[in-house]
Amino acid sequence: MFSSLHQRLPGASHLQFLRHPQTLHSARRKVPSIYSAYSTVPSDSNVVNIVEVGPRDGLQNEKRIVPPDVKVELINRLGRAGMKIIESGSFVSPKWVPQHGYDDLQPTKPPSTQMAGTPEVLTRMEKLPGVHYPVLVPNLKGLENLLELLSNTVYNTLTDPSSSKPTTIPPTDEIAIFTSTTDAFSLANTNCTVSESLDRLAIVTQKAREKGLRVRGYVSVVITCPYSGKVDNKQVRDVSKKLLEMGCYEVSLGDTTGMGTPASVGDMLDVVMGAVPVEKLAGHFHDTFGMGVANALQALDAGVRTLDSSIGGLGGCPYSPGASGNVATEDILYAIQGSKYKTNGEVDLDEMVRIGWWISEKLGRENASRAGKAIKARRDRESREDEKAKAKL
Ligand SMILES: CC(C)(COP(=O)([O-])OP(=O)([O-])OC[C@H]1O[C@@H](n2cnc3c(N)ncnc32)[C@H](O)[C@@H]1OP(=O)([O-])[O-])[C@@H](O)C(=O)NCCC(=O)NCCSC(=O)C[C@@](C)(O)CC(=O)[O-]
Repeated sequence: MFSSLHQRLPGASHLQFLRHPQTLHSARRKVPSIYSAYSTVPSDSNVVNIVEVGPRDGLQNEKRIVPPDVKVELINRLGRAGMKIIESGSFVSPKWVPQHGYDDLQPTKPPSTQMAGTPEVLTRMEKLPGVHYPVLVPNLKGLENLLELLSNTVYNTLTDPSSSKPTTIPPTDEIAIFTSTTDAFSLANTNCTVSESLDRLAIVTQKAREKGLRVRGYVSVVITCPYSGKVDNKQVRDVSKKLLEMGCYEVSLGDTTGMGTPASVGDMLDVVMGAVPVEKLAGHFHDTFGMGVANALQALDAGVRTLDSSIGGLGGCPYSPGASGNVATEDILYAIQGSKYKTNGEVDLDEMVRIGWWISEKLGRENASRAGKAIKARRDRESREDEKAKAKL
């Protein structure tokens, strides 16, 4: 697949770009069924798990504070549209997710940070049966803050439509920890080297698991680091292996800068899969160079069955200057419809398109989903034609 793309672009010009941030079948609505979105999908299955990262990765880099009301509505709508795993926020240090120091709407208020409202969001959002709401946790302090919230939260009780017993659902049952392949990125993102971060995360993972939480691991900059250039695939392999050994159930491979191509992603996966079962891997592609969907398809072709994506293509890491958002969920859904793949549970693409437009408008940003734009344009055209037809009657 994509063999014609086996040509590499010179890294130096990419890095230049990244150092200058300025250059920068419709489905039925249904009640989600109780089932585990966490079951490992075998690589010979055609089922694809999609992890919606919009409310976390998507919003963490927004310049204006997104009010908890909007985040709650976003998460609720994504769940109702059929998303089974929705990353809902993070327990990182407020000092490290810069809010860029201003809020146009309330300039006199001291700067806050985008993810500071996560506890409020977790307690207020809908917890749908069969839907999981992981949160990002960087260290023990973040885990302790989450555990305190969990111990103080009166879980909402929803009734499983397929059972006569009420189901009590905690706000979350999973954390995501994160490290990277290079010391330069790790220092910028978490103030420690890769090896130091792995030592810290092993303790966080152990404690989280003792408390009954599942732990997912992220490895950032699996293709190119914005600070130290092309990444050695063996480093991706070794860090992924360590995350699994410490107890992560899955490792999500982050092309943080979005500079990967199907060729480089394929090469990287070949090396990582030499030491790590492909069932334990997920693909997390940013769309800076428009390669997100192609890279995701390449990962599926290699046997990966979990993809991270973000509604409306929202997102970006504060420590990856110049990189754009994640590949849009609508684009991934559009790409796999009619293919041999299907999503883990039905997702309402039309509704996802509406959500993508709604959140983009709320944030005052361009909708980055190509499928989202095209589907809306078609819908608008059709409704204009309907209006004209009605007017003629
Ligand atoms: C890891 C640290 C905390 C180290 O940061 P540090 O400064 O070394 O931490 P520290 O332990 O020295 O603490 C400094 C201060 O922060 C507080 N603090 C410390 N920890 C917490 C916490 N959890 N929650 C709340 N407060 C915290 C701590 O209490 C102290 O407060 P003070 O005494 O000065 O008042 C910091 O670097 C950090 O939070 N980094 C996260 C940055 C971030 O959110 N990046 C984006 C997410 S990663 C990403 O987007 C990539 C990914 C996952 O999507 C995949 C991909 O695309 O590549």
